[in-house]
Amino acid sequence: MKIGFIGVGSMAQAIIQGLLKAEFVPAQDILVHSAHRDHYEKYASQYGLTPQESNAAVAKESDLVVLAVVPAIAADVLAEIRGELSVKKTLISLVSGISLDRLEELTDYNLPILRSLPNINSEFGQGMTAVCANENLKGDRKAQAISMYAATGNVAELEESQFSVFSAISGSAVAYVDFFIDSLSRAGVKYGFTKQQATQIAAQTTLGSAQSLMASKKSPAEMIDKVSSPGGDTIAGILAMEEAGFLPAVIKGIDATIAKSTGSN
Ligand SMILES: NC(=O)C1=CN([C@@H]2O[C@H](COP(=O)(O)OP(=O)(O)OC[C@H]3O[C@@H](n4cnc5c(N)ncnc54)[C@H](OP(=O)(O)O)[C@@H]3O)[C@@H](O)[C@H]2O)C=CC1
Ligand SMILES: O=C(O)[C@@H]1CCC=N1
Repeated sequence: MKIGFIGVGSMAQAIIQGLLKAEFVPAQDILVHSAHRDHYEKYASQYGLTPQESNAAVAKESDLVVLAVVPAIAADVLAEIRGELSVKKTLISLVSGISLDRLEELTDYNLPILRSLPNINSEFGQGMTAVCANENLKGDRKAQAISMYAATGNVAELEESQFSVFSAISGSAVAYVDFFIDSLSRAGVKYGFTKQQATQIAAQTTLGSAQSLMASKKSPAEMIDKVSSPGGDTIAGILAMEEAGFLPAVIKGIDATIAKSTGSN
């Protein structure tokens, strides 16, 4: 099976690296093209991938055609590759905010299409990807397309109507969690840790907390209660964070993310 990537930016690279680590397909069966020849050729040669001269060539030579460009240019790129897409190929879009209806409108109504929303944790097999197939993608073909993402982490099949919220609390939230880790780390620096030490401590704590939460099957609130000793330090910190507007700040950030991805701001 050949997997072609149109665009080799942050998200495509994370998936490609995840696929290579999982040995999902041989490196040469991953085809790439992007805007800048020096970029995609260098990247392909670094990892043994197969560069292609054009977006249309990627579409022509691939079984799975992954559209990994920013939303603003997706329509132009689909116009370029439209002639090479057929019912024998699966188009996988990971472009935020572009619906299956719109993808069908920009291509052909009989094409098998998987709309997806991954996150960059795919690079280390820890991805969280939402997928939704159109009516033309079924059975083994659908399983094949989803298996690409399953090789790089968890997959959830969702209604399209859930995508913008999913994107905010997963795709974008990778950055928000890192923002939190960086905030903890800066607090450590304030009190004398080096940035490197503090970041290591904060990142390991975040990782451990997520793993413990999932392993225990408890709610986050229950975990907070376990850490908060009666009359202790943690509850004092939680209350101060709440006073400073921690929860409303997070919800406001998610609201803004959803508004941007749905074009409602
Ligand atoms: N970053 C993330 O965490 C996530 C991103 N996404 C989605 O992924 C998509 C890409 O985002 P991201 O990877 O962050 O963006 P980047 O800017 O990192 O990558 C965009 C890629 O598109 C390429 N490109 C630009 N113009 C063309 C063209 N005409 N033909 C072919 N390739 C072209 C660029 O080429 P070159 O490198 O040569 O300049 C680059 O490789 C977006 O639609 C976004 O919504 C979805 C979930 C998470
Ligand atoms: O910032 C963005 O637009 C993309 C979508 C989800 C994560 N990154």
